[in-house]
Amino acid sequence: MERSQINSPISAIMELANLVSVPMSLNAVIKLKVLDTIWQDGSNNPLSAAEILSAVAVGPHADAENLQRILRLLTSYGVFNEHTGKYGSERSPKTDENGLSYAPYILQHHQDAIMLAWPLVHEAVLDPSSEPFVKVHGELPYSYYGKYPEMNFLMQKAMSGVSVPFMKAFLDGYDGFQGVETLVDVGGNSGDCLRMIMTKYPSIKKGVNFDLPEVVEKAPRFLWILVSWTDDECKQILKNCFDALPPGGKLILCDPLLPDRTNDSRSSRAILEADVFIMTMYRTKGKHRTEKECRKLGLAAGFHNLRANFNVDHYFTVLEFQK
Ligand SMILES: C[S@@+](CC[C@H](N)C(=O)[O-])C[C@H]1O[C@@H](n2cnc3c(N)ncnc32)[C@H](O)[C@@H]1O
Repeated sequence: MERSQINSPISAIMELANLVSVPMSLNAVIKLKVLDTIWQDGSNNPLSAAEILSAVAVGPHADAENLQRILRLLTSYGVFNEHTGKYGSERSPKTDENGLSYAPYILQHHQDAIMLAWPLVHEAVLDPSSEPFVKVHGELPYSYYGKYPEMNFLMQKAMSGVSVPFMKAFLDGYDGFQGVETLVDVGGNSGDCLRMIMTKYPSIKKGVNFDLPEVVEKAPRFLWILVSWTDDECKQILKNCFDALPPGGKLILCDPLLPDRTNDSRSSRAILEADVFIMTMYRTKGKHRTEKECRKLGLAAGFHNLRANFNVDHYFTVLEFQK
């Protein structure tokens, strides 16, 4: 076996020590429009680093060797595949016909305002009374984004890029909106999910996108939301929903749920990573929860009936509470 293929404990720790290179390289290829270039004809067309650079016309000083270093790293994570010096990718940069993609989510999570809070993760342990993001910026992310139109816009693009493909898959297999006449999307952001649901279910006569004023204002005209709030705040949100619902009304919660036991699968890691992100940026005591913990919060708000648990993809789980 080649030395480079040996997974020793030392290489494992060295991998972790430099892991930050991976998301930052992903960020770089998005900024350099590498995937869009490989897919410019609508299909996967592998190119060398030099060909990519000449196609994106980045100027005379761009360095193909350095781009290749980045592409090699991401190839080792399966983002690209390499054959005789050309890099391709099976992943189209766009996830739907309207040009949505996961790229804004990646850019959103690595913008300067977010990156500045990362060195303070340990302070969320030492003093959870203030979020690392708040220590750096003096306020929580949602009010901070609200002041900067470009951040607000990126947040909306990021949410739509992740939520729309999920919602498409969800609506294919879920019929819980049948007969619903009024639907409130709490934290509905761009309104894309609400629009998709209402398009599929014309019986819904009234749809309300309940979000912050600066978000709704920019929305082009469910709930992936509990993660950003503490247990007490979640109880209050759920209680408000419970009080607003008529008997028999439903609360449909779409959240990434923590596995009961820690494991090293990609889906578990994705959720555990996002959990630390929430702790650092949104709320030190906001968190991803297990199904049991969500059930408990629902019970505390008065929902005695957890009707179903739908596993639509490996990231989001849908819990349906009924009043
Ligand atoms: C993680 S995003 C979920 C977006 C959307 N549900 C989706 O799946 O695309 C959380 C949303 O909660 C909204 N939000 C934050 N604080 C809020 C508040 N106090 N009242 C209403 N919405 C709020 C944010 O603006 C954001 O759009």
